[in-house]
Amino acid sequence: MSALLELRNVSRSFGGIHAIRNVSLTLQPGQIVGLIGPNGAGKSTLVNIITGVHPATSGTIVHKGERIDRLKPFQISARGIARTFQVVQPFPSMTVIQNVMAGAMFAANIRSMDEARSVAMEHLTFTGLAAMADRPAEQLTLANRKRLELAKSLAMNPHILMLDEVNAGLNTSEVEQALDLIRAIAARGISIVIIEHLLKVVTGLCSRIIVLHHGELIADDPAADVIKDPRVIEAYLGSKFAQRQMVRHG
Ligand SMILES: Nc1ncnc2c1ncn2[C@@H]1O[C@H](COP(=O)(O)OP(=O)(O)OP(=O)(O)O)[C@@H](O)[C@H]1O
Repeated sequence: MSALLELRNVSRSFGGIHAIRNVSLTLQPGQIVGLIGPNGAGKSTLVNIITGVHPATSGTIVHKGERIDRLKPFQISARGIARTFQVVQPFPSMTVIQNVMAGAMFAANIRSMDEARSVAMEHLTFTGLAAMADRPAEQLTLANRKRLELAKSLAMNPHILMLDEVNAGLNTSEVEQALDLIRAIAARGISIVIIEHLLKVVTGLCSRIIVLHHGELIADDPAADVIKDPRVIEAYLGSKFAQRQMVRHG
């Protein structure tokens, strides 16, 4: 199967900081991929590189056979690569539906406000926010603001969706509901890359996990293998813990 997205030897520096070092990976259609790593490992930077926010210092990114690593963020999202942000950013004084309409208007085939409203309502229904359509976005709870971020991204009609810590700050039942929604999005054929700190969440959701450490890709394997990988255990918990685990598990 040919890759939907391919990164080849991608690096990004900020002054003397090598935030991403020589990362190569591919994304296939319909996958849910976890992107994990300790604080400062480079996860958000990798998403920022793919979405054009901080272009790569070197390396290439190929999407559906075409290079996209010199495109602007709006050109990349117009190609169907959308993302949510770690800190949710609705337009607070606009209503919930107006926020989603803004995303829908961005998609090329919307011709009128009525059409944008109707598309936005579909996404609000799908994300469970239809009853709140006419409320100001600032009145939403954190869990619903995160749903609004998803509705806004979906309105842009993506086939790749990158989620940056969509579960942070949510309680256990809110996380469960958010995971059901993410699975429903993937079931629509949208490939998902999810940055997530909770390993339990990633292993329950993702078939494949990519691990970054100090900007380097140290694992890109099925979830079951990644959680037993001594390099991953060491990156998270330190080398002494990793040695103890290896002795225990042989
Ligand atoms: N705009 C920037 N300017 C300077 N340095 C940056 C910038 N963005 C990221 N960095 C640095 O790049 C490195 C990787 O940061 P990044 O935010 O990508 O890590 P992360 O894995 O997403 O971390 P966290 O889990 O804490 O969100 C860090 O050392 C960070 O300080």
